[in-house]
Amino acid sequence: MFEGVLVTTSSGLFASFVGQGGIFRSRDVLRSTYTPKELPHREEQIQELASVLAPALHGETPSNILIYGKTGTGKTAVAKYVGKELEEADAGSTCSVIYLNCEVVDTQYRVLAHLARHFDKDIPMTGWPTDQVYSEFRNALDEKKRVVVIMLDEVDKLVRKGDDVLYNLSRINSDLVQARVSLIGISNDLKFTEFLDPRVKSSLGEDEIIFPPYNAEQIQDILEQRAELAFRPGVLADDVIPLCAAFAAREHGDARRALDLLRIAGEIAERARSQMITEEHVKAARDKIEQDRVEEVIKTLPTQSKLVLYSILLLEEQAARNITTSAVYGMYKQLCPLVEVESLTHRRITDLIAELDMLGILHTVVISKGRYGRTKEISLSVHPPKLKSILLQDYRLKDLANFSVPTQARFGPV
Ligand SMILES: Nc1ncnc2c1ncn2[C@@H]1O[C@H](COP(=O)(O)OP(=O)(O)OP(=O)(O)O)[C@@H](O)[C@H]1O
Repeated sequence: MFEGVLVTTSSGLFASFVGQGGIFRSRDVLRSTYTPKELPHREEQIQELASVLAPALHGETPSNILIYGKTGTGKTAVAKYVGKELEEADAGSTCSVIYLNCEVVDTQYRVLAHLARHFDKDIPMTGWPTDQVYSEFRNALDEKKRVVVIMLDEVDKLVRKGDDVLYNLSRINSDLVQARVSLIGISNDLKFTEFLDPRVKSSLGEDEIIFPPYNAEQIQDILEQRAELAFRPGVLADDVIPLCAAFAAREHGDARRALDLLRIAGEIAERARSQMITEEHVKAARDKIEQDRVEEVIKTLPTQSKLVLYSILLLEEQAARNITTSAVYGMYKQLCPLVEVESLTHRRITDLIAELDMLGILHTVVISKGRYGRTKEISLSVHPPKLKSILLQDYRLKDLANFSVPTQARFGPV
């Protein structure tokens, strides 16, 4: 009896999903973890990187390189592709390529431990003196004659925590007898070298490769190549790929954004049980991505800005007619003591409102009141219940959940 119930429930729950799957052949092909076999419109950068690394095949040390370009311009994909080709071309097994993402492996200790582990050294996650980890790595590396290319993706993340590790790695060759190291730094922050020690800067930037943003046509080619593998034949309406490409090119030529748009449009179409992906699904995907971005921005706002937003939210909940900066300030002043936060001046709150406007979280319109001057009317750009739940996730604001506005304030000047 019990078993019977279980079986019916689970098959019932998933029954509607079983028939699905008419859209995708493989959705993973559209994720950024997938490495494509070909990289259209990056032939020049691939050639450039290959020619810098080629000396490694003869046991010589390639120059260090910095690769720059905005997000989604194919830097990681190209670096991994060229690294793989290099290892495959290396008949004498004298080169190896180690890829590290410095957003994940983000301290000197972790970087060195990760590198040492690559040579089968057993280094604990923490606890050793950094010097000792460095020596283990250097000794393991120098056991034989070889060239090791270390790719440091998002290298700017390391610099923010001090550039000791970059300094040590950039001068490691003078510490080695047999092996040689060459570094590839990858970054979407064009300015990060300004913060580097000048010695590290000149060593790391011996060579530079710039990745320009893709234009709409180039993104279209990239999407077409991926769509062929990702979707079943005939499920894409004609205007879907051009529209995804146009949206992504308008941002800054970000191929990742374009692939995300296409994948999410596919998922929306699938959930709606549509047989095809249409322009409407792409627009809905764009809105969803934008909504997710805004949510992420709200979560990371400082408490003061969150209080300003909460004040506007409460005013909207009371159906206040014109929400002005003064009304927001009045509400904000009431909220500050409840969460034990010092209140800022009216002027600062005006600035915070302008910042939130720029981030697209709220919208302000300047209204002329004739001889009474001008005033700013504020409205939220985010669905209020959603905004409320995001704001209340912040433990500092959770006491506001039970706060209701005193009656006299409701009819005060707005
Ligand atoms: N020329 C290309 N051909 C095919 N796919 C590409 C191309 N360029 C980028 N992509 C794809 O776009 C996505 C983002 O690329 P990649 O991760 O290489 O960007 P990035 O420049 O390293 O970005 P970030 O700076 O944000 O790390 C990946 O899924 C990648 O496969």
